[in-house]
Amino acid sequence: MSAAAPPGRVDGPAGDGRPVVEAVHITKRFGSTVALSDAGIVVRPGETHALVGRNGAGKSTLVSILTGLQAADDGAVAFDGRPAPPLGDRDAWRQRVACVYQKSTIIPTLTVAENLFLNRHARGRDGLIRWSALRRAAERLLAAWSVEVDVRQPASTLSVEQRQFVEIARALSFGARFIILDEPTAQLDAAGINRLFSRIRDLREQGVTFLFISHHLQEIYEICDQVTVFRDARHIVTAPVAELSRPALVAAMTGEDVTMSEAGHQPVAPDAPVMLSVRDLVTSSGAELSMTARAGEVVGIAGGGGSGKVEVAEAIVGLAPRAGGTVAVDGRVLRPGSVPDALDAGVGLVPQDRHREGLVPLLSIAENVTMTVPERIERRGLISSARRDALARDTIAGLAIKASGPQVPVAELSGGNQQKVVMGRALASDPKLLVLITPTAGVDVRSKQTLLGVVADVRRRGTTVVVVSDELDDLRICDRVLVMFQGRVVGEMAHGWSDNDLVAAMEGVDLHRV
Ligand SMILES: Nc1ncnc2c1ncn2[C@@H]1O[C@H](COP(=O)(O)OP(=O)(O)OP(=O)(O)O)[C@@H](O)[C@H]1O
Repeated sequence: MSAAAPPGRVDGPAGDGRPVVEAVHITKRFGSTVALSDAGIVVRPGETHALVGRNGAGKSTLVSILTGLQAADDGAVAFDGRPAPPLGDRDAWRQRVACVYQKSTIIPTLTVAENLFLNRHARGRDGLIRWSALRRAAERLLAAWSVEVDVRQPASTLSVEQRQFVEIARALSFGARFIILDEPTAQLDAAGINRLFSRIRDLREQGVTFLFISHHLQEIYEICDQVTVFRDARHIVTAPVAELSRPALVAAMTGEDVTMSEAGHQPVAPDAPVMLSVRDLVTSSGAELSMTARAGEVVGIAGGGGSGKVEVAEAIVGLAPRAGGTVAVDGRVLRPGSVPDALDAGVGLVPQDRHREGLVPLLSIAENVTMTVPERIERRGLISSARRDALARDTIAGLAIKASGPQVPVAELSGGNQQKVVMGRALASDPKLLVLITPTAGVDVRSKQTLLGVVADVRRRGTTVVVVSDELDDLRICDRVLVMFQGRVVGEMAHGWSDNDLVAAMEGVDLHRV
């Protein structure tokens, strides 16, 4: 293990293969923010190497430098012992490295085949694109990497899992044998994660090297052999996964010991008034839900991919249309498909996709946090920027958002810190009902505690909270959890459930019936 090893002398496993990539003494500043400070990483051939760190530690910045999207202010990157190509030579970069991001880089309106051969279409002597040759080449490429996808289908119809496999195959077709996976499991269910991991293992056998970024530490123990930890822009440690215990890994990430505690769970008062009432709700995809929740109650809606949990939640808050049913908050019936009506009725919302429904990236933290509460920042009919900044400063402090101040554009924040801004905005209206859809996706272990701590605070003030997730830590804080499977609620579990029982129920298995 190399605690705080100086970059350039980061220990790797014994072996004489030149590093697939070696980044040394990397420093990168954005204005006054130091995103990377004399940091580095060495990844050796055939490894699956984890890169972990808290939100804002510098992981994405390193990825952008390793993939040639940004230049470091200082330091050097080498592939296979040779200096990295000039930034403008995109083809040369593509032959060395690719990153599969959480957000797709595939063009949805083009077919899979067109995406695979974008700008390198086979053309005949007449200069026209040879569509059948293109399709055959795409089929050969996917078959070579065992990706079972119809190349004629529009990319928009791919599942997240298929899209990732197609992007990996595309990277390999450029010749890259080093692939960065940036939170690849964030949108996959348990079965999808298993398939991805077995694909990673297969490709590793075939000589592909991976850099794997994830906030799910158990995944790192399952699939990675080396781990590098960044904290506050610096390289902290690189070690074989087997030699770093989970507490030691968390300590390296946070600089302190963190344990998820759920001590002091206070059950909701049985006579508390009903705050949310959902009757015979049917979503456009046919998922169904009836439920009530009391003031101060925290109710989980759990389920794997395809369970309908996100659809029902989106239908409750108006993000998605309903095919039937009624939703009432504190006795007020909500207009179907209307988010503004839900907000007006006292709903605070953390949507699943912060990129699409959550934030306006070019606006500041202050503007985003106060967007839905103009009345709280008005003074004599005018927006008071002092009030706005004060509210945003409270949010930054309360949620420990890593930013230099309320004026920082949200686009400049790391992913986990953007998620905290979304939470801050949901809380700004002092909601009666808080609906959190996969609230800790992409959030580090310490920030998770902060976000889930918020739930404990607001419930004490009488806010009803609905937590929609398949993350056990998110669900542990709930008074009860409704488990959905294939569009129906198949069970309800009281606080204190066992992990095995909940996971089995989410997979549609009733352990007690076997
Ligand atoms: N374009 C930018 N302009 C200004 N600051 C930036 C920019 N990109 C990143 N930063 C800052 O650099 C620091 C490192 O951010 P980075 O996105 O690399 O973190 P991360 O480890 O990937 O975090 P997360 O796990 O939340 O995605 C953060 O403080 C972030 O606010």
